[in-house]
Amino acid sequence: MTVVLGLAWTVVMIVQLSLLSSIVNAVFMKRQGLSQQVFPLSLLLIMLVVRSALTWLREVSAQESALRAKVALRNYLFAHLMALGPALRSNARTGELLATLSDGIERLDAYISQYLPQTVLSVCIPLLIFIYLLPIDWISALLLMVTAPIIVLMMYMIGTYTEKRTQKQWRALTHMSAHFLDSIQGLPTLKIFWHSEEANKRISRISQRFEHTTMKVLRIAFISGLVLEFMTALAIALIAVALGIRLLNHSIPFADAFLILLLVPEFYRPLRDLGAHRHAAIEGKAAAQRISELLHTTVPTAKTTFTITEHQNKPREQLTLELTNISYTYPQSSRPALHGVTLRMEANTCTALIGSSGSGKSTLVHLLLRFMDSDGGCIAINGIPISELPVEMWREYVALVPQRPYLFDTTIMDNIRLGRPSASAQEVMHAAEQAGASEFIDQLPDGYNTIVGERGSRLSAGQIQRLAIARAFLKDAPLLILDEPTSSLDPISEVLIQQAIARLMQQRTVLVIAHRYNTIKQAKQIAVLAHGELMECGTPQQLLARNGQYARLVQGNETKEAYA
Ligand SMILES: Nc1ncnc2c1ncn2[C@@H]1O[C@H](COP(=O)(O)OP(=O)(O)OP(=O)(O)O)[C@@H](O)[C@H]1O
Repeated sequence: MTVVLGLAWTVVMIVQLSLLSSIVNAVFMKRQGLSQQVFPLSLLLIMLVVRSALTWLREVSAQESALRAKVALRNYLFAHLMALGPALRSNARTGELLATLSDGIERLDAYISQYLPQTVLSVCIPLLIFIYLLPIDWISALLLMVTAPIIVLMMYMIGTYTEKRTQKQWRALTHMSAHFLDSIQGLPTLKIFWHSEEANKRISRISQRFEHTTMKVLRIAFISGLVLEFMTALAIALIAVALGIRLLNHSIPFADAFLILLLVPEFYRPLRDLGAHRHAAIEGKAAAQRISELLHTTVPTAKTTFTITEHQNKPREQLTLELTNISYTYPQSSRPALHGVTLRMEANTCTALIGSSGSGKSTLVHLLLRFMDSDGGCIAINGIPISELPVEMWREYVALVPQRPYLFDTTIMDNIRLGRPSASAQEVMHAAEQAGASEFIDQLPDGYNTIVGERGSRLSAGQIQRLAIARAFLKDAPLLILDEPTSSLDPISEVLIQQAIARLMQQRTVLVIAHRYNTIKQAKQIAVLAHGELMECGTPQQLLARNGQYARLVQGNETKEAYA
């Protein structure tokens, strides 16, 4: 649309300049009175109005299409990041992603709304003018065609040089954003360890690097603008001199020469505009490259062959979970995080998963949540491999209470409702009651409408935990995955949470990453992971009698502290 409007604008401009040259010729050369030029003058006026309207329409259309493209891209990119889940964390910093999602997509604006249509117009408009001029004066047309490629070649060379520097500038900007976010999030740690001064110095170093690369890019942009202006001025002067000589020799009529002089700057204008947009466009391209990299990161799951009719016995209430020979290696890793894990969890029983740090507990949970698919083996519920169920459908059957629940900066009501977005206020309140959270919520001045702050900063760790349990109550899923908090809570919170969890566990198949001895010994079975392998599995009594790793963990002094 922008290109079509641009071409229409060019046709109107050619008509307008032809009218102008014929009026000037009639009035000044043929000495005709203005009264004889009423019709061409009115036409000229109409063309002026039409040209202004087309300019306005072109701008609006370019902005609108850029806006639509940006909204679509932002939604698409966000959906892709959601699908990538934890797989993304290993190769991207949050601040960098934030810069790409906000600033990066904004930078695409100039690229989409200005540069892309301008590249088409900078070929079509000069070509139109050339075709129009050729029958009028082939010498000027030829001169235009010789000078234009030289200007294009210069632009290309400068552009290639600038592009590398702009890529560097974009990387410096995203690095700076990532560092700012990291420092702001770690502000209390920096303060406590008296490292805020060192952090200031680092930020200032990174800012200076960004300033340095930006100045370099701006310098090149300024010089390239200057060279382009000079080259086009030179080309126009060359054609003007050639016209002047021929006018003196009377080898070209004044009207034609005047029209050519008016049209020549218009011939070069699209190229100059292209040069002017090029700097912004290169910035947009640098951002586009990172966006494209993100979009090309393969989503590590979502292979689904399921259709509802295929599995009429799809899981409902009772879930028996069976892991057979599960293995998983992270893309950037050479060592498997899980290897040959086989585990059966009977319906409505609790399995405690234990193991030292790095043994593969979270990886197992991520596989169960289908943030990624296992490299080998099978996870099945009631005999159906979960890889055959649509991901979203499978997640309907799972509730998660993580070790550090994430609360969004919105009301308590909305945060709990995340468990089931369609739930009524009464259902949310009932879930909060079951989670032992209603008492503290009722004491807050705004009750369920209290805004919790970023990550729940206005609530205590115990209160956050209870809201996460309320979410799980509201979801009421048959499979519950629970990662016990390791940080110690005050005794009252501890008791309340233990009671709420005990209620939540009833009538569900539960997998708990357990850190407390109390939880472990109450589980129906215990699975011990070490270095990604399932070392032993059985009831607490069986494992104690076996006198293996679990028995050593319980009896050993270190572990008594850990599980106290
Ligand atoms: N995104 C990742 N990319 C590469 N390797 C990873 C990634 N996440 C985890 N790992 C590796 O996989 C192994 C298992 O990690 P996992 O997080 O599952 O252990 P964990 O038992 O949950 O540890 P913790 O109790 O400390 O949370 C570790 O060696 C870890 O370094």
